[in-house]
Amino acid sequence: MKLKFGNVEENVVTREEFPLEKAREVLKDEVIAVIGYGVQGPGQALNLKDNGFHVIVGQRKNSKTWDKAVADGWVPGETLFDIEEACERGTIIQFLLSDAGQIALWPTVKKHLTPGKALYFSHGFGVTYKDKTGIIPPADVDVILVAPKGSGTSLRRMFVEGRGLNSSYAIYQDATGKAKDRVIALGIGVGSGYLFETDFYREVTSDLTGERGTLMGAIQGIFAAQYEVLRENGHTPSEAFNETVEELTQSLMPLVAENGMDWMYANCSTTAQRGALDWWKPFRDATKPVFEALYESVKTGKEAQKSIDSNSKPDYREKLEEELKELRESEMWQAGAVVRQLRPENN
Ligand SMILES: NC(=O)C1=CN([C@@H]2O[C@H](COP(=O)(O)OP(=O)(O)OC[C@H]3O[C@@H](n4cnc5c(N)ncnc54)[C@H](O)[C@@H]3O)[C@@H](O)[C@H]2O)C=CC1
Ligand SMILES: CC(=O)[C@](C)(O)C(=O)O
Ligand SMILES: [Mg+2]
Ligand SMILES: [Mg+2]
Repeated sequence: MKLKFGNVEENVVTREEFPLEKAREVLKDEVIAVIGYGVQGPGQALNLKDNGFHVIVGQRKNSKTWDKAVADGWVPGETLFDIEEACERGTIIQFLLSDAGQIALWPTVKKHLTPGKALYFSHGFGVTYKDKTGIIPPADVDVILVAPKGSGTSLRRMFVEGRGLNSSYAIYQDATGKAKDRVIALGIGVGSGYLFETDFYREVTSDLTGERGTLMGAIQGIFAAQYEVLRENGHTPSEAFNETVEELTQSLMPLVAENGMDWMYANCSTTAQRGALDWWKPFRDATKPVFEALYESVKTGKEAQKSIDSNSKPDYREKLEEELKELRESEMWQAGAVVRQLRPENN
């Protein structure tokens, strides 16, 4: 249906207009092969299975993620196969290896993309940057995308709670005339709250920006900046962490999620409201040049290349873990670990 967001009309799909029963009917003859069992793989595969779809998982044998799949109830030789066999059996191949991992496995997947099958992504990365990834799908298959706007871990947790994460959807190629029905049915099947329309280019450029920006990169940056200023001015780690992170995640962000920023402000003191209304524009003005540089780096493909170069190295996980360890061991997040333990629900 069409909905107005501000003054812009967009196409969205809700569970009311495309109920689960309809999704099951659309996909009743499909075998959905989820390739990759990292973060999105488990969330999407388990939600699809619980929603009654015919799902199999393809993963490297003798790997931690193969063991994780077995622990989650996937049965070797029945619903769990090596990547090649899962691709052969699947009529819809959900390519949920890491974006760098997709490059190495593309020749294997491509071999089994026979006419009429569907190739499904949760990120527009592989196809948009095909000159870097080599991922050029054959013309006689559907190429579709459902990108959950959140972690696969949250996708699963919210599904189990009866909620849903929103997802974007896109059609890159409709070889069968069924691509729209397939992509919407899969979007509902993996547990999306509602689906909004995009295309592969807009999905990947917005997603690469968001994860480097307010969702992950920029938020760590402003947390660190404020924490350091408070500590340099004599505030204790506990006070600095509470004033920078804990109050935001525990009290204020839930209010924003519930009813918007103005409502969160209105539920704070008038002293805080005055201050926040005076200061948000200077922060916007100071950071907008950084966001413009970020988007330029995304748009020119530099961010994609950096990701491919680093995450294709054999020791990419160890390198990422080293940097995550540095974050975890910083004073701010060490203070956070203690504060979390002090939460009433953890005592
Ligand atoms: N992490 C998330 O929650 C989200 C991920 N996405 C997209 O979903 C897709 C999957 O993402 P994640 O689950 O985070 O992937 P991931 O980084 O967890 O990797 C998934 C699996 O790929 C395997 N893998 C990596 N390199 C490989 C290689 N060279 N050969 C064989 N297997 C390899 C890993 O062992 C892992 O089991 C990506 O396109 C990602 O951009 C989209 C939305 C959110
Ligand atoms: C969780 C999500 O949406 C991200 C940040 O885009 C990702 O994990 O790639
Ligand atoms: Mg994302
Ligand atoms: Mg992403």
